[in-house]
Amino acid sequence: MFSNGDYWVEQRRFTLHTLRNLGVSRNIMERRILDEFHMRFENVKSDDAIFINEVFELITANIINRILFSYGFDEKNLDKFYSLKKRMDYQLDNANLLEACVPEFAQKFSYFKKRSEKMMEPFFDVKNFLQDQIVERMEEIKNGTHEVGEEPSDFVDAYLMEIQKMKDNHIESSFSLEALVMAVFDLYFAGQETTAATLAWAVCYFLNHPDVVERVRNELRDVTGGNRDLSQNDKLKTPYFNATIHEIQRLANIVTINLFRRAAEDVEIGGVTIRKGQAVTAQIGNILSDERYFADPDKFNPDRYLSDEKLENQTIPFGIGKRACLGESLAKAELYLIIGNLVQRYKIEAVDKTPSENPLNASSAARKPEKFYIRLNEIK
Ligand code: HEM
Repeated sequence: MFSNGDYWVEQRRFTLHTLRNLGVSRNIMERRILDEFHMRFENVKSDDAIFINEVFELITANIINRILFSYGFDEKNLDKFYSLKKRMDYQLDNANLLEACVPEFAQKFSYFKKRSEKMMEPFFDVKNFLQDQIVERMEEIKNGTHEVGEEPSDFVDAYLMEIQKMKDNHIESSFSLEALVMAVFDLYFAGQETTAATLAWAVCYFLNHPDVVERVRNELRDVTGGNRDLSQNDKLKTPYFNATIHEIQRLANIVTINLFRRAAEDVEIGGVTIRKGQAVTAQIGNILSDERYFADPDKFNPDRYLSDEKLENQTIPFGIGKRACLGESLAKAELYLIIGNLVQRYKIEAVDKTPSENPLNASSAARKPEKFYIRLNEIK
């Protein structure tokens, strides 16, 4: 996420290629997402109060962790997962534009130094947790308790094979143990909260707009007959649901501060000169709420996409271009399958009160909804 140049090119190419080989954007991943969905909701009773933010966090963490390490979190290691999650939340909730705008000379001031050290602590906790697992995997390979076949079963195996291949062929490359830890960190960190927060926003908007839920449910049940899972193969037959997902992502606008880039050369954009080496970012949030394209931008209105086909291309929650989100196809599959199957299968009710459509903390790095509980009633 924070690398540049040749290192970034080589690492990004390898990661995209490996995710594709591991089944992202194919049926294998759809099955995994649906298994995870069923595991969390199958045994839910109609009077259970479900802490939905936490359930989505666990689902998305398990999906990405299975891609990385071939295992999901269960009773044995849930405590570890939640304690790390709390640390990551601290970082996401407290990091804001201030971190990026402190000039170099001021970074030495005690206030900013302490603030930055505290902000970085969770990063090292998560990094150490992932590194320990990679070291454990290497020991297992060495002592024969873990076998790497010709087809690697997860990202870590694929990466370790690449390191070995480069070594055997005396090729100089950016593949190393340290780079593996960072690649795993990026996928683990970027792949969880983003999708979990979007899923929670989806349920929040649904509770505030029952008319939309009803229309989505009718469309989906017409397609599936209400007796099978919704599949990504159904996408062409679900225009209103597709529009609803665009609207959820547009209004949720979860990446408030896009990742910063360094200008490779002097350039003039819109009359402003950006010098080589300067940091630049595009505020996706401003684009997603631009009144010139989205009339009444604060209103949740999926119909806007049905009346104007161009709007879909204007909606860029994953960024755009060479550095666009690397997990876009995985995230889109998760949103379509989890939201769609939840709505077509269950009536959703808020426990106590309907959650607010305003974010928990408007200035934090990830724009999240408040925490809330729901009840699910299976539609027979
Ligand atoms: C709804 C879910 C998601 C949203 C809204 C989202 C959004 C974004 C955005 C806006 C960026 C920055 C793009 C830019 O700089 O132009 C980004 C980068 C990235 N995302 Fe996502 N993301 C999501 C899910 C995921 C998932 C599931 C993964 C992991 C599989 C992931 C991995 C990454 C990585 C590794 C980068 C850095 C790419 C690079 O620097 O080359 N994201 N994401």
